Amino acid sequence: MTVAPQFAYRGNELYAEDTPLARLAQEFGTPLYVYSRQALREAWQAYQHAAEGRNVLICYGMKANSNLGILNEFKNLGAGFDIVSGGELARVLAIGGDPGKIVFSGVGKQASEIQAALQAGVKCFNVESEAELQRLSQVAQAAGRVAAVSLRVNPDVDAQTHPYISTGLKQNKFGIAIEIAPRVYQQATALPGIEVVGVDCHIGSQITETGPYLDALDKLLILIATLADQGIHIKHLDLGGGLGIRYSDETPLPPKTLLDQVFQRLNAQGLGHLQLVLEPGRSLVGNAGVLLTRVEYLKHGEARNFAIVDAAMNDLLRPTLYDAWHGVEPVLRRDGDGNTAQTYDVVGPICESGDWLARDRRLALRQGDLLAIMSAGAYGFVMSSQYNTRPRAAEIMVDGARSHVLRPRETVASLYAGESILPW
Ligand SMILES: Cc1ncc(COP(=O)(O)O)c(C=O)c1O
Ligand SMILES: N[C@@H](CCCC[NH3+])C(=O)O
Repeated sequence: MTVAPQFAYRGNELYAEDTPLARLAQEFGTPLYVYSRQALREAWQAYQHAAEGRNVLICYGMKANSNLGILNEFKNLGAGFDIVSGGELARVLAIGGDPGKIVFSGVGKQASEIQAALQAGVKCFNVESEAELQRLSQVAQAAGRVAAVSLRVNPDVDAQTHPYISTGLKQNKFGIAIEIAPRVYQQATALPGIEVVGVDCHIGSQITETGPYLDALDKLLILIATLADQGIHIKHLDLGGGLGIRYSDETPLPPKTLLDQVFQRLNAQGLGHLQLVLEPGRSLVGNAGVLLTRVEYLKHGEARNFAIVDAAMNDLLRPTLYDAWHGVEPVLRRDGDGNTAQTYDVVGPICESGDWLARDRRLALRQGDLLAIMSAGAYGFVMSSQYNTRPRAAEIMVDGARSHVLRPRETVASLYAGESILPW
């Protein structure tokens, strides 16, 4: 059993939907990112089901996977987008996404990025500091435009997740401390070129409990009431992204469970009219992708056994960056061929001891075998690099028995194209 139904064994062979992964590896080479269109749709449907009959806008947190082919699927399903850079804005515009459904988050928005977003007509800027608010006002005024604004409030709640991906604590760089938010909102209403439209927070990622969300919501509801007393009436509440997925044995929180509880609280406060914005990333794409890799060498030692594969930390950074656990499945199971399982560290060819993808896995392996690194659809390719002059992997989308190259493998020559040597 794998964690995603679209990546399942038929006999001893692992498929993506109706497509054998071994065939894709043969056709496109490895390392290779493979996404399932059906898995994207099912993840989306869980949000749609939760939103039914409610005023909810789902803005895909596209930092999780920003390939145009993925964005286009979500656009067609009706998604808006949560962006964090001018680059991400350009991607959404490139696929004809509706700027009126874009929220712009991020602590370090540059003036040029703000200008581009104003020009495009984004729905809202999620402002993360007083200094940013000042800059936004200046840039909007100069452009003769009005910037719709939510303050991203830091509610100081513990998201009970990995410290590196927790964002809603006082010590994190994100957002404006909730204690000073009423004053900053007052300031915002007085600034030219600014229109206050919402309240925003995002407390962290890979969250599997409702508790942290509801703790944050309770604090935001007090803030919204305080703002109303000040004569500031917002139109939308953005609770960010953060819903977790199953990597191994986690029990993910269904979007409906969360939204039922959120709307119960909103209705109880007479705030059922507010639009709810969500910015899910990982939960829409994480289990819709795998990273295919081939075993180059097996190295059996006294202390450890290593399966040296052709994917590396430059392709999938999460294990070494967060100590993250990803499932590793053989693409062809070798049941009963006499090759017994041993415990391996699955490592890449990069010159770093931190270059590992999985540790202590029982696998029956031979040189040349294919492995699928599971749950790699989110924060996989997007966090990849070209370290050691390794071309970045190709990305493929599977739709039933069909497959399409969303991004070809980079060539070595393209990695140094544009570099130059001193002419003297
Ligand atoms: C502001 C903001 N919104 C949305 C997301 C998406 O989060 P996730 O992938 O956990 O759903 C992130 C990343 O954590 C974020 O920083
Ligand atoms: N990149 C992280 C999550 C950070 C989310 C971005 N705010 C991960 O791979 O889990």
